[in-house]
Amino acid sequence: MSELSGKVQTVLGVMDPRRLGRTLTHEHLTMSFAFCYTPPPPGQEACSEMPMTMNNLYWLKQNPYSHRANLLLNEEVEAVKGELLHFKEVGGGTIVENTTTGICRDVKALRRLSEETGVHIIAGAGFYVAETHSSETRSTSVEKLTDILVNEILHGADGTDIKCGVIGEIGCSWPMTESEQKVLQATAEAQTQLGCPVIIHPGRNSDSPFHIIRILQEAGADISKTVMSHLDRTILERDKLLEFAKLGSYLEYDLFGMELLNYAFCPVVDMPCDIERINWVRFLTDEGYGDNLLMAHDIHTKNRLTKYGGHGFSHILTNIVPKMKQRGIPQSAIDKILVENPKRWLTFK
Ligand SMILES: CCC(=O)NCCS(=O)(=O)O
Repeated sequence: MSELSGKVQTVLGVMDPRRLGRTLTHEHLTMSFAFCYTPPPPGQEACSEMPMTMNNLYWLKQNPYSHRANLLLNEEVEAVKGELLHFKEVGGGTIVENTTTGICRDVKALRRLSEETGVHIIAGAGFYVAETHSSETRSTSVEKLTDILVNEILHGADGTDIKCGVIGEIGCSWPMTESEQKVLQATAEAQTQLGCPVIIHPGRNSDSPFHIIRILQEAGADISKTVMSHLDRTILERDKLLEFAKLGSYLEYDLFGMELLNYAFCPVVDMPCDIERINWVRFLTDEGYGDNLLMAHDIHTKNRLTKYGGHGFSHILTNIVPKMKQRGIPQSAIDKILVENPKRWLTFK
């Protein structure tokens, strides 16, 4: 049992889990997604450099990864601060900040944001997808990777004394790389030592979440303290989703607010709209998985901030929750998703 047992760990220190309140379990407050730049559709090349003005907002919404400046959320810390103050005003309590090594984690900015807004922020330990792994990370042993993860939780991340409170989002591609597999094995080992929460970014294939859970299980992980993110773009068949749900992880619908005609990273996938996400949440609730569900926006580009005409960090509380109620999802089920399940997940064993 670790010294953190029964507690949660925010960027300001150890805390009683009852103070978390309504929690978004998968967000980014400052990060860079520059490595994911995707050229615009043919004939629209000039759009990738255009200013982010009113006339261009719809194009940005449809092509978020084809505009270089849009990928630099780390340039908007002041705008994010305003959003967090609003999130608190509308009843928000905590944000789990999933930025890991490889996409410009900035734990000092997270601590400042928490101090200045009163929103509890929990930082993520570990590594994003292999494309962002350094050559050093790729050649590091599972044992050494485990030490890095444990150190980020017990002592602090990126040379600071600011400690992470979850492992993840741990990035996995499809097919998975050797380096990603080692990070997953290290995640399982660190989780065994610390009893900490884990959150995973699966590859863009419906077999990826199953493959990840198998690797984690074989390495001794506690699947009941593990979140599978981005199910909205990953498993789009009911039977397969139920098969996955049986494995016992948390099931996260975390792309609320993202409505796209063309999903550039995986064009065969039709990205669901928010109403469809609500229907998936309702389906899983009706099937008995209400204790496993989590919801978030996974904001990772500028255009999703209200400063750029986006939905912002308060979208779920302000717009989605009322719609869920209108569609017959009871308040008790919503409280589980936004309060009880995050609290159980984030509390160290
Ligand atoms: C770093 C943010 C992130 O990974 N978001 C997920 C995007 S997607 O894979 O669902 O397109």
